[in-house]
Order: sequence, then C-alpha cells, then structure tokens
Amino acid sequence: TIALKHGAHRIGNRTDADMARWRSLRFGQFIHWGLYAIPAGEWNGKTYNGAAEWIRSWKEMPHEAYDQLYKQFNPVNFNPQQWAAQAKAMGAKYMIITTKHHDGFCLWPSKYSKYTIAASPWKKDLLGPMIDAYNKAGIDVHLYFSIIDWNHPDYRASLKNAADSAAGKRFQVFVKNQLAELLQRYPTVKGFWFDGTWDDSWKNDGAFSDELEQYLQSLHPGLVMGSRLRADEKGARHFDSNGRLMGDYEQGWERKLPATIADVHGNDWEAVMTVPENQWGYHAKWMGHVKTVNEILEMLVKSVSLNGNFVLNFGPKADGTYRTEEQQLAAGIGEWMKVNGVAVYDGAYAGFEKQDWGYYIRKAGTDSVYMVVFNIPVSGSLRVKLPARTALTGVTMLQGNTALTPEWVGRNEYFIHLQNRQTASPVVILLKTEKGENKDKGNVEKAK
Ligand SMILES: COc1ccc([C@H]2[C@H](O)[C@H](O)[C@H](C)N2C)cc1
Repeated sequence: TIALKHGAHRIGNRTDADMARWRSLRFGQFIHWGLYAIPAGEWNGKTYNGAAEWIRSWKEMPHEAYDQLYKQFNPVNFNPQQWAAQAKAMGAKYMIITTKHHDGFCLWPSKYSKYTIAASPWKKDLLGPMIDAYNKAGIDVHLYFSIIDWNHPDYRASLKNAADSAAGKRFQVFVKNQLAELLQRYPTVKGFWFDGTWDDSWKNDGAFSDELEQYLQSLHPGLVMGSRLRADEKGARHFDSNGRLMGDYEQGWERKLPATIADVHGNDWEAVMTVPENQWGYHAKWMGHVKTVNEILEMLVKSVSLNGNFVLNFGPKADGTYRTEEQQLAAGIGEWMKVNGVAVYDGAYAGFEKQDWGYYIRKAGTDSVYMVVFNIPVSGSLRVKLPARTALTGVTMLQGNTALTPEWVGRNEYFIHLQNRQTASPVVILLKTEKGENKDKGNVEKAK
C-alpha cells in the first residue's frame, strides 16, 4: 500500500450508534429546492433538456438573468408540516435537503453570503421550519451542501496562479464558516451530503477536505458524511489511492444501483434516484420515462437486499407545492410500506443464493429473512435454497399473516407454492430459520 496522510482513516464500516441508526433507516427522501424551480427547465419559450437545477449552465440562459431570480423567490404555499406528513406517509425515515446547490443560493439566511433567502421576497429561513417539521414527524434530516458555488466571487474550478490560490484560500474559509454555521443553527441534523467536489481546486487539496471532515466531526460528533467530500493527497476521490473508501458510506450510486453484493465491497452505501430519467430540481416538462411505484419499490428493496440505503428525489415547485406525479408516487409507495415496511427497516443482506423471483432481506442480526417477490413464475412455485446447515422453521405470507407450508425438496431446498399468482404489488413472505440440518419435521409436504 501507498503511505497516505489524507486517505481513508478507517478500514471497514463505522460501528457506532449514529451510523447504526443511519443504516437501520434504509429509506430516505431527497429534496432539491431552489431558484432553479422558477424557470423550471424553460426560458424564453425554449425547453432545456438537461437537469433543471443546471439551467444556469445552459447557453440559452444568460447568467445575469438567472442571478436575478432570487428577487422572485416567494414560496407562498410552502407548508413544511405538509411536506413532513407526506414523507412520513411514504415511509421515509430520513430526508436530505439542498441547503445550497451549485448556483450558490442559500435557503437559510447565512451571515457569510448576501445570496440567500433573506434577500428574497420570502425573507425568512426555510431550513429551520423544515427541519423542525421533519424531526417532529420522526424523520432525521441530513443537509446537502454543494462545494461548487457558481455565485461566489472566490470560487475557482482550478488554481492557475497566485491570485487563484489566494481566492481559493478565501473560498475554503467561506465553506468552513458556512458548514459550521449550519451545524450551529440546526443542531439536530445527522449528516452532510456533499456534492460538487469534482473540480481540480478541490480534488488537488486532499489535506483541506480531510481536515474539514475532521473539523465537522469535532463540532458534531457522530455526524454521517459520505465519500463525496474527500480527496486524498493524490486526487483520488471516493476510494483513496489504496482502494479504501473515504467517508462513512459509498456515495457514488447516483441514478444507478449495484448489481450484486460483490459490487459493494462490504461497504455501507446509499443510492440516490430521480423519478424521471434525470431531473433533480423541478422541471415543468418531464421527458422520457417516469418511474412507477413498483419500479421504485424494486429499487428500494434491491438496495436493502444488498446492504444499502435508497433515497428517492422530490423537486418541489417554486411556490412550495409538489407536482401531482410526486404526490401520487409518495402515496402509492406509502400504501405498500404501511404493510411491508417491516421488511425494509433494519434490513440487511441475507446471505442466501439470489433467486429470479426477487430479493431476500434479513432483519439485521436475526434469523428472520423476508422474501420480497416481484416476479411470480408461471408455475407459482418459488424456489428457496437455504445456506448449508440452515433449517426452515416457519413461512408466513405478510399480507393476511397467513402461514404457508413449503414443499421440502430435500437437503436445504424448498418450494413455496403460491395459490394466487395475480398481484398488483410485491408479495412479502417471512421465513423463520434456525441453525441445523433440514429434516422432515412434519411441517412440510414430502416431494410428490
Ligand atoms: C456532471 O454530472 C452531474 C453533476 C452534478 C449532479 C448533481 C445533481 O444536480 C444533483 O444535485 C445530484 C445529486 N448531483 C450529483 C448530477 C450530475
């Protein structure tokens, strides 16, 4: 291995209570809200095909025009209690809010910037009421913070000369001040979700990102921060130059999921997902495929089955309301989570051989394993192959709390025969197992 001063400081996952809590929550809500919701992907009658929150970088959007939008930001229909109620009904256990996206506009009245909500017609802090409402609903809040800041005069993508380096230093002080300010104003937050850390100016100062992470931990012990914050002294990101994960969880799964457990290398990880193909901020015209409830449920269940968290993104409108598609999605997901969320929360990789019908999720630290069935075979028979020396002692269909009698095929293999092959949503079956050889305990029919 290469001697690194600013690489990973820990091998393996964090085992403290704050990280165990983050891991147990499994399902989060991302919220991208800011000035970009005003143009909503359109300008002068033209439609921007990129991600709505990137519209300032669109050639058809004059920077001066975008930079005046804050004078119109007035979310008169903002209702944080309603937002939190919607997230609670959906079954989300944590929420990540954009405090400041790449455009540099702050949703809180930061004393380190003039480009904040205080300068808008709304004037008032948006983060405080949101954090309070979500915490009251029993939902943890994490703060998204973009290092890239298109508005700040001292932001440099790269440091080409002494003047750039001086500006870069001033900018680092600004970042440190804003982050400390956020922790001081909102002491109940559980973590930071950093973004915009790919420019050379950041990548080439691994020492600063390392010191910053340690500084934030010292201000707020237990803070959970993913792998996007840091670079090591050789410019490696997410994984240091020895291939070791930096930060508390792998944060690279953006609009994509690992395929197998091998892809996660034993690390904690989190996937963040958009409802349309690629829109985080509010876009008036969603183009391309819009994911359905069952598609989202499959991504959530697959993530948990591979030891990860899954975060679904919402993009509120400029007035503070949600579009119909997102309201309906939240309600539909919540419908299923009400009955089946027990299979998601505290869920972990089961260690069973993957089958085509869907995913296994182990209730962490127990002998209870849930089957979440998405693909019922035409036979209606679900093959279950247990690990060696694991006996099956009980099978219960969650819906209706119905006991099922599996067919024992011999050794550690069973079939679970479903009577009803028609279902509009994923079917959840609870398997009770115990150590020991499988033998005919009379709880199964003999193979015909
Ligand atoms: C260059 O490709 C990018 C850069 C940044 C992103 C940002 C999105 O604006 C959103 O905030 C997402 C979480 N983040 C990775 C997405 C793709």
